[in-house]
Amino acid sequence: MAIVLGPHRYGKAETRLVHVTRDGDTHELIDLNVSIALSGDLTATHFTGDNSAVLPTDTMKNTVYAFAREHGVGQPEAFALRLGRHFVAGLPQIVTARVGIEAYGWERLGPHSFRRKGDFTRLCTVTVGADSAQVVSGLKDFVVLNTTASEFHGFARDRYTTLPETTDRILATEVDARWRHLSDTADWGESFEEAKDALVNAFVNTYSYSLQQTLFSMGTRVLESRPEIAEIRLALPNKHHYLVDLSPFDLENPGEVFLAGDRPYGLIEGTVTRDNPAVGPSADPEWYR
Ligand SMILES: O=c1[nH]c(=O)c2[nH]c(=O)[nH]c2[nH]1
Repeated sequence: MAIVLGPHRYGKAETRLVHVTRDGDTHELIDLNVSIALSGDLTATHFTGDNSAVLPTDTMKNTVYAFAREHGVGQPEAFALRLGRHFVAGLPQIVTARVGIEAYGWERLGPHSFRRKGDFTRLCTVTVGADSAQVVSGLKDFVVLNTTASEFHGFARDRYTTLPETTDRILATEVDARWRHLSDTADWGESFEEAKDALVNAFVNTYSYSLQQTLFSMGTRVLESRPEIAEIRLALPNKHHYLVDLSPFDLENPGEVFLAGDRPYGLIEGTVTRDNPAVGPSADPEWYR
């Protein structure tokens, strides 16, 4: 039986780039984590160690820093597209460049002073081919909670089911959302802010009978309000909050005192898409990772 090389790619992961714009006394700060993965005709190095087609990953790291200086950084999607196109255009052996960026927020404290924001991480993944580019934007680490307006009952049961039905519970999750754009041009900053607002709006305003229902509502709200977005994938861990039994202390607990569970947790995942063939399936089935 022959042994063959399966799918493969290589690149520099997690290049940390901090960029300061010094136009006058008020500085701007951008803080990114850039991961590059190239794929194409890379068999020789795997079979024989012939590295003639292998641009060093060290060079990729250098390119991130040099591009930041030569062209500035701007929106993460635009920076990722510039990098991806550079590698595909410049290296005949490379067919696809995938550039993933995590962007960390900093809140201004003064003209040259900032405080790191920890409420979410902005994401993008750009996949550049010879004459196409797919742009996925998103966010993760975004924790939201409703103290009421959440019920869970009427669920299927078997002999192992013990969960009590509830008509009032805390609903909390840590949103991981990735949305695929229809085109590789957009106002990336505005699109991100509006998509995030749509997610928040739906979470706040949906009276929920399941986290699954909330997921669909969040995805729907994004697609309804943002025509430039083709589809969205959401991963929503159910951050369970358990009402503490205070009866041993002769105390009632009318939904005031909770234990915040850590693990295990329910994990609700789903894609919300447009029922429109023109939108097409995702060119890269791995786009949400
Ligand atoms: O919103 C929920 N969906 C579930 O599928 C589920 N399962 C569970 O135990 N609690 C919940 N809550």
